[in-house]
Amino acid sequence: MADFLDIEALTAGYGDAVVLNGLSLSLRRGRSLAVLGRNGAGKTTLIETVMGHTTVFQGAIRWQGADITRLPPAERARRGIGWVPQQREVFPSLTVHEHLRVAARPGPWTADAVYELFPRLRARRRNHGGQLSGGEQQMLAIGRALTTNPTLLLLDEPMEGLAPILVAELAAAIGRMGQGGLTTVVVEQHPALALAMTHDAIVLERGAIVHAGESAALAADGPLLERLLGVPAVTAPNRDGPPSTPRRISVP
Ligand SMILES: Nc1ncnc2c1ncn2[C@@H]1O[C@H](COP(=O)(O)OP(=O)(O)OP(=O)(O)O)[C@@H](O)[C@H]1O
Repeated sequence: MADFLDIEALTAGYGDAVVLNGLSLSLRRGRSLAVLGRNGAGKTTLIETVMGHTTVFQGAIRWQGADITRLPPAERARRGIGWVPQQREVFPSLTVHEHLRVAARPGPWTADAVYELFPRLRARRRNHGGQLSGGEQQMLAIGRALTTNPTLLLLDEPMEGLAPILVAELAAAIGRMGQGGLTTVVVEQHPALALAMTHDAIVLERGAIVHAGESAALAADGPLLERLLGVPAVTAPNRDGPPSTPRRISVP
């Protein structure tokens, strides 16, 4: 047990359907985790279960020592678990700045800190959500989650559908969030990207963990990646740990 986030023999799904099958996982504070797996493996279901949006049939979720298995999503959020869903859920009629105030809680992640992380958002602060590009909406969704000052942030396919330049920008930002002390869990379709920005990785298959280890080791093992995910070897990540980032940018 890590006493941060502990998932114990969890069986969960939607309605009567079981998706996660006796899954156990311990997350350590300050260690970012990539959740990999083929389509339908249960990646999204895992983070939706941590947030309380699925049916839990068996097992338990402990957060900082407390059993949160039956707590409603809002209470989990209040206790410091942040979530950026795949759908982004940016409000078309609120401005960027309003998004960063609407759910804000005290802590280092103020609107200004978010603007420092995502300068594009500062330039767009008076624009409405509906006027933003897909990449800007994603940055805003992450920024809004950060302003709740979570201890753990769950990101569901944050790079999906973004142009390569924005993917690089977001990956660097997620790396900086980790350096600022936030623990992140990133669900990602592209192993190279996910492994380069995280400390540890798990691979899911049919709702169970079939591999767990350090991201760098998995990234360096082409045959294993091929077997687990059906992808050829990926570019090895930075050996010094999760992504190197420009030092001039400060984080809270
Ligand atoms: N709301 C839902 N109701 C019923 N079944 C669902 C629901 N969402 C997902 N599922 C099913 O749960 C299984 C796992 O889906 P999940 O979205 O967790 O996979 P994933 O690994 O995130 O895949 P992808 O990479 O395609 O998003 C799939 O069989 C899917 O059809």
